[in-house]
Amino acid sequence: MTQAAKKQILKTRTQGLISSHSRSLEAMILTPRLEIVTAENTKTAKNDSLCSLTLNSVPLLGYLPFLGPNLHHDFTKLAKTYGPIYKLKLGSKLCFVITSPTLVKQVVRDHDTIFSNRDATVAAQVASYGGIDIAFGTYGPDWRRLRKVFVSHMLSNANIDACYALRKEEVHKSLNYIHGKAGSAVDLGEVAFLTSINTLKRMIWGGTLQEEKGATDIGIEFRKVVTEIMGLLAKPNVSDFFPVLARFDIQGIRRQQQKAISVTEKIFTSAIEIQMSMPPAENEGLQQKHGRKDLLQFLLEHNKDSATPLTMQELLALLTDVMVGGTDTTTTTVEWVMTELMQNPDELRKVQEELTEIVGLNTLVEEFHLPKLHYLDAVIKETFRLHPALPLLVPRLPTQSTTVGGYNIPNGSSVYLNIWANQRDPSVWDSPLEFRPKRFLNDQSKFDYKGNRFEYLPFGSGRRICAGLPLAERTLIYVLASFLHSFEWRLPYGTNLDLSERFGVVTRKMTPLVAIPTPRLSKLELYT
Ligand code: HEM
Repeated sequence: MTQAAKKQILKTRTQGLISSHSRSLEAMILTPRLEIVTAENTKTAKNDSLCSLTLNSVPLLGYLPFLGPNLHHDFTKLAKTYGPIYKLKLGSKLCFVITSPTLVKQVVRDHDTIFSNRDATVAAQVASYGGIDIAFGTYGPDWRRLRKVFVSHMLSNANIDACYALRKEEVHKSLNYIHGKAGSAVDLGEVAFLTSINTLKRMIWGGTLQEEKGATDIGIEFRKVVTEIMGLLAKPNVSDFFPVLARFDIQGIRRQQQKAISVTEKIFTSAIEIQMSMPPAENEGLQQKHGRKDLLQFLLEHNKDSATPLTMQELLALLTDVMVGGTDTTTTTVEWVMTELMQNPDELRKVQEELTEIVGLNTLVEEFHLPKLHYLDAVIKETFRLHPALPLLVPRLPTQSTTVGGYNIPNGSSVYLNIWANQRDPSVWDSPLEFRPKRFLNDQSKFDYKGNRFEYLPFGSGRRICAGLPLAERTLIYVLASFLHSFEWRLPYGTNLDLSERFGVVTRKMTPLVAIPTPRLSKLELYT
């Protein structure tokens, strides 16, 4: 790549760090008419002096008016001035932002139990059926039970292995679809979403709600509603910043979220009802035919045998977590990997050379090839470093006042862990804004996704680490390897790659990645 092209990439990335919103934010910090909030009762545990990390803010609104749409950019910029831990008021809510890997470790490892609660917004409360799911549930026996049931079945190696045939079928369908579009523009996020939702759908109720039973393909409808649910989860809501106003639902976010959730609920309820009304013999026949149980079959059988069966609401909340939480994250990451590769043609060439060598051009990628794809693995890790799907993870809520980095974090405040900043920190990473997969190649075991390296946490860490990690890891590399092995990709004539982000619960690309595929394999029948 030329020096000029490299410079352009760096410039685009740096623009992400210094947005126009950050500039107005800077101006606001310096504006003298702002009221300065004096440090309240926050004292350093070490020397008992008042800490100096409360930011200037506007009465009542706190720091709210100064934050731009990309919260992680603003938080990173503030950390440069106020240090690795600072607090700010957003409305009436006290928030702490933690940026250094050492302090992140204190939260997710040293005080993991205390910080194992979530701060569920109004939109999250609705999406999680009142906080009874895995993602927003209060840490305790009910949450543990739900997470255990889910992880022990859905994410056991045996089940993930048994579901390979499903993943394969869905990936092949996507390759066939892309092949049909050869030479014309394809929205890669959309294809990745459909692959991911169809695979998940079949893992959950594939054996019971088949197409021949009259169910229509829910993929497209689902993407629309997932986008809506995620959008509402990310939308700043007066009700969250001023809980006393929550009952008025001034922006209508609660109402809109209820409407969106009613769409997914209808789909889930129908699947549950079909499964519950199925005669036992038919049910068993399906299990034998597929050589495994669907998640729904498993959950309903679990309910029959368990002293503490899951309620209908818990079932719905769990399905929402999986179908909503599992799809947008995977899709966004596929889009970012493809974007980075198209931006860095040398890296794309290396990935494709590896695929040609390991898989060959006379056959399709199989899961047994995946552990040998070291370069692609490094590319995915590097993409996660620069573009973690959840740059601030999911905010935590301490159950008791606790000291972190010498500062007291009071019970009930929101705690943001800025992993986006840590993963771009120049004191940790060499040339952090450059896309350099090689940094992950030398010692592959050094950086995994298990949350033990606190400078690199794309799936979080501790008790609340991503519950879908093993499945996400397998799906992601399989989908990417297949897309990159089967096709050459280029941008439509006259278009430029856009690397800007749109912050949300899942931070997506600002503009969808659209690219033109050309078949790469030797035989046409491989695509059919
Ligand atoms: C590229 C794919 C994915 C990424 C990057 C990702 C990332 C994350 C992150 C960062 C968290 C928060 C962790 C923390 O706070 O420490 C999380 C939580 C969660 N994820 Fe994922 N995720 C992905 C895919 C999935 C999939 C496929 C599923 C389900 C099948 C899933 C289900 C969940 C659930 C249920 C939680 C909440 C866990 C809890 O609070 O205990 N995720 N994910």
